[in-house]
Formats: sequence, C-alpha cells, structure tokens
Amino acid sequence: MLDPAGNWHPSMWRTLPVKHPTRWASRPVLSTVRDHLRSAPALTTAADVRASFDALAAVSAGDAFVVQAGDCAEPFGSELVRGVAGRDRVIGSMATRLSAVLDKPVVTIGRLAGQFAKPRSKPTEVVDGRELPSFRGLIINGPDFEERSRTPDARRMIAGYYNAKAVFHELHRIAHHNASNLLDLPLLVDPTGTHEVDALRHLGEHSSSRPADGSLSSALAGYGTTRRAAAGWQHRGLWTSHEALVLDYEEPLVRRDQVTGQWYLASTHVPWIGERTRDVDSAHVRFLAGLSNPLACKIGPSADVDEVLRLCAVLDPHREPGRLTLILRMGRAKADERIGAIVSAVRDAGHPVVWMCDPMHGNTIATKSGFKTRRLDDIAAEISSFFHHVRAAGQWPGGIHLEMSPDDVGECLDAGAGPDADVSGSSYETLCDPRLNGSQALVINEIVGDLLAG
Ligand SMILES: O=C[C@H](O)[C@H](O)COP(=O)(O)O
Ligand SMILES: C=C(OP(=O)(O)O)C(=O)O
Ligand SMILES: [Mn+2]
Repeated sequence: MLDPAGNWHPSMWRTLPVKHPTRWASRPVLSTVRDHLRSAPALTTAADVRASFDALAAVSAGDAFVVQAGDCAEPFGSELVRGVAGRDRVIGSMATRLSAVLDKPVVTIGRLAGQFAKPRSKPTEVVDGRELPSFRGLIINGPDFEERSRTPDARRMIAGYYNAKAVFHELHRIAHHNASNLLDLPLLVDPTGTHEVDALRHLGEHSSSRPADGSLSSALAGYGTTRRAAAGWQHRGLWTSHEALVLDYEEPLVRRDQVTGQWYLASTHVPWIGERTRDVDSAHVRFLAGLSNPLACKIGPSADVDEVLRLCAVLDPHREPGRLTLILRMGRAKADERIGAIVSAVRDAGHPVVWMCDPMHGNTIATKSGFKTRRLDDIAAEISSFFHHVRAAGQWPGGIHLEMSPDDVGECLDAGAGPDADVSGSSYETLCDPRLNGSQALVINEIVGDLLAG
C-alpha cells in the first residue's frame, strides 16, 4: 500500500477491496462529514498511544497480563457516559485481582470510545416478510426496524466522534479523581508516615515536571496498568480500543507526528482488525499497517497458518514487542485443534506478539426462543484450552478479551446451565452480542486467576 515513492498514506486503502463496506445514503454528506472529522481535534495523544504500546510490550515479554473488555456495540448519549465508571470499576477489579495472583502488573483496555460499528453475518434482516438492512452499530445506522433508521447515514460518524469525545472526557475525569485520591489518602490515613513519602513521590509525578498536554498518562502516572502500592495493587484507568471497521471514520482521524513523521490513528489507542475484515491484501489490513499504534487482529478458526504468518509480516514487519496482539477466538470446539499450530508458527517466525484469548465470539449460540447467547461453560473451556496450548508452545498466554457489561444484564448463561436454559427478554439489553454481566465477568476472572496461578 505504498505510492511510487514508497510512502504509505491514510487514503490509500481506497484502492483496495473493502470487506463489509458501508453504502452511505449520500456522497455529498459523506464528503462534508469527512472534512469535519479531518479538522476535528485528535481524541488521543501520541504520548498515550506510545504509552499503551510500551504497556503491551511488557505483556509480550511476559512481564504483565492484559484485560480487554467492554460492550459488543456501545450506545450513544448519557447511557454511554454514565457507563464508563462502571466499566472502569469492573475491569479494574478484575485486573487488581489478577495482579495479586501473578504479582505482575495488568494492562487494562476498554472496548470503549469508538466501539460503534458492527460487521454482521447477514447484510439484511427479515421481519414479518419485510426486509431491511441489518443494524450495523450506531455510527452507521439505527436499531429500529424502520427504513429511515436502518439507512446508513454518514452524519452518524459526527455523532460517533462527539460521543467518543465525551467518553475520553469521562476517562480524564476519572483519572484526575484517582490522582487526587492517591495523593490525599496516604497522608490522611497512615499513622507511621511511611506512605507520606509515597504520596510526595506521586505529587512529584503530577507536578509541573510532567507536561499537561492532554494525555491521560500525564494526568495519572502509570495510567492504563495496575501498580503496586503500599495498600496492594491499584488500578489506574483504561486505554481505549475498538474495531477499526468504518474506514470513512478512521481515515480522517489519522494524524502525523510533526517530530517523528509517524502516522497515528487518533480515534483510539489500540485499534483492532476483526475476523471478518482481516484479509491480508484488503483495505483494513493495509490501512492499519501504516499506523504507529499498537495493533490487534482477531484470528478465528478459518485462519490457516500461512495466512496468520502473512498478517504478521504486514502488521509487524520489524518484529517489535507490543506492536501486534493476536486475539484468538476459535470457539470451544475448535480451540484444541487450531491454537497450537498457529502459536508455534508465529513463534518460529520471530514475531513477539501478545497472545490474547477472546472466548466469546466463537461460542455464540441461539436459545430456543431465538436469543443470541453464550454459555459460561464454553467460555471457561476455551480459556483453559488457550492457556494449555499457548504454554505448550513455550509462549506467554498474555491476555483475555471479553464482552462485558457491569450491569445486571442476563445475556449469557451461567455455569452449569442445562441444555434448555434460556435468557429472559427483560434483562437482555445488548445492542448486538450477549455480554457477561459484572458477576459473570468476575467468575470468569477467577478461572483466569486459577490458570495463571497453576
Ligand atoms: O460482534 C461481532 C459481530 O458483529 C457479531 O457477532 C455478528 O453477529 P450476527 O451473527 O448476529 O450478525
Ligand atoms: C466483531 C467482533 O468480533 P470478531 O471480529 O472476532 O467476530 C467483536 O469483537 O465484536
Ligand atoms: Mn461482538
């Protein structure tokens, strides 16, 4: 994806085949939206993207673990912003628990601040004999089964940008709140005075020696990873990630670092390529390949070893720790058969990838009443196969990727649920795929903890 002078450019994906494209209703509106996004402020800073890269490099070296979790498809509006603190809290308690088990930091990443676009198995949906485009996520169309709502409207990308901006604002608010708590509490509660030194050190970290450049990492030292403190492991905020599916949204949010000349995707920290768009010569892979962000790519059961090696060569040509996370999502039935060969081949090719397990997307089933669901038993079994096969290849099982809501939703089936178990419509709230609720996420996290300890 280089021009004759050998340079990558953010718009070059347009010359390549695009999987799961969006047919926007109006080209002139699309063009106005793209101009708006191109001149809109970046949502992330290069400093934070580099900090998230370094954090993932520690995972690739086996010195940390990573928890990535959040909605399948984020909502817009007050529900979105109100939900950030809960996602931070649940992911944070998962991470601090795993840090205590491992005695290592845990990197925390939300599916957050841009997880608004969905590839779907079927382009259309039929209800009572009427056929309309499938719901593709709020940045593309609306969920209501009406022609107007289901028509892709490029103005939704503007709404997506400002919704993401509101989430970043909330992440900053939480970071500043945590920073002030970390400063104040030890001074107030420690009678021996030993933590005072800690607190003063933190004060130094937050004082004018760190530039207030709008970076999350300048708001809170050690942002996006757990840190050991006198009172135990503490969680410090979330990095953001989403599937970079709608390139009409992502491309105008690419920014060039004036100092280094590197291109950064400023819509997120860690963009990923989905299972349905990971063809090595396609637009999505070649677009992300030119960016300096840490990248992730889903790998499902249809991927053969050569395909994965070609992806690694394009996405991680310099074999750089932290650059590439491979998110295996095989499904319980295929995990044992598929994981070992892929991990060994990537190891032998010398790519220091982060190995992550998504035990959700290969385990989706339909209940008798037609709801999409996932069984905790299948999720646990796939995680356990992942640990076994990654370790058998001498590699570090570096992370877990979950679809999760902190709320009391009933979308996945509890451990031990029988063959006829169903979910109830009243607590089924997801916009797309079934999520673990907060307590189910903690159950799965204990299983991960046991595997890490074992
Ligand atoms: O989140 C992932 C996909 O968009 C989702 O699993 C597809 O679901 P579908 O099979 O209902 O289209
Ligand atoms: C679309 C998703 O997953 P996959 O690409 O693995 O199917 C997702 O993570 O929501
Ligand atoms: Mn999903």
